[in-house]
Amino acid sequence: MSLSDYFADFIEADELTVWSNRDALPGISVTEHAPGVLALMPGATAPDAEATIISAGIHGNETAPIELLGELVAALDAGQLRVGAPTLLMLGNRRAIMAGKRHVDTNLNRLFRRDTLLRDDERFECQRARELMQAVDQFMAEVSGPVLHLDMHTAIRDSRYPRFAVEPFSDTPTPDNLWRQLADAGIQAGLSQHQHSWTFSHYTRHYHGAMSFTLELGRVAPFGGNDLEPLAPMLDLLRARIAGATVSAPGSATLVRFEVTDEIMRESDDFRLCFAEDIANFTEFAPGSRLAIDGAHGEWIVEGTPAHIVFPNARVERGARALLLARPVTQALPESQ
Ligand SMILES: O=C(O)CCC(=O)N[C@@H](CCC(=O)O)C(=O)O
Ligand SMILES: [Zn+2]
Repeated sequence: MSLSDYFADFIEADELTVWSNRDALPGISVTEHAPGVLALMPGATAPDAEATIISAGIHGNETAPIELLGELVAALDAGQLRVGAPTLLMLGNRRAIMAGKRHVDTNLNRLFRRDTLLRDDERFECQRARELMQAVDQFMAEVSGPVLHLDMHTAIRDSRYPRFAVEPFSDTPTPDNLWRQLADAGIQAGLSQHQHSWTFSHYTRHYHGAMSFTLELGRVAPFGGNDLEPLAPMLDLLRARIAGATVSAPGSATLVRFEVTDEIMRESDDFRLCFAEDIANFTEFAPGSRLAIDGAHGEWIVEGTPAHIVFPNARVERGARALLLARPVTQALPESQ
């Protein structure tokens, strides 16, 4: 069976297919670490090769990243792309992808934590989060050196920056060089989280010290409805990482940096956002603007400096994040001598 058939079956077939073809790619060991998760381990790695985790479909209706992963495995099957670095290819939420929905029982991308909180929870996404965490743990035990995790998503709404990276909260900042590589790959903005968020990219960064990002690659669309053209530079980056090729010195592209300042949670059933449904991510609101009203909390008003809103969603579960507030990162002025 080819890699393409395996991943197609994972999201289309009634029964799960178990991977059994260790020799699918010449000279590469291909192992299933969980359903929908294949580790590609080259016998010999290029001198500067670094491992990469590429995940898609953590939210079932975000199809462009799944199509990108499809492009990669088709190129691998055809011998047009050779594996030169350890690579973990992951498809996330099988049932939600089949249903064309963000999730089935609950949001998978809030469940990547090791404490006991969700250990016995039998909801579909809780079980899947445990499988994905174990698969990552196994991969990380097999590789050495720096690891990059790109968890690919698409956003519910338009954005002033259609392609942006979310940097999980961490004490170790992302090196400038990596931000520049993302800019070269077409990422237009970077948003740094201000606290732990238990997303998949946070898991690999927090527990494994990987350089990890949630990538928002445009807007949600059904299979076949995505314009992959603006994602060509991202596909080039993914191909280079898999090949173990040295990613060329960053060019002149830059991205705009934002940091999260606040998070608005839905505290009660009586919750609403006070702006248009279709407003774009990163839209700016002046101090004094009313952003949300919650039956339990009351009003949220912008205070101090303007706030840029990201990921507004009034329909999240009670206790979940309904909105992020961000501000541009201002460069520190050089100290006067
Ligand atoms: O467009 C939206 O409102 C959600 C898009 C999405 O799924 N975003 C991720 C971001 C994860 C992070 O904060 O790193 C999510 O909400 O899980
Ligand atoms: Zn998503």
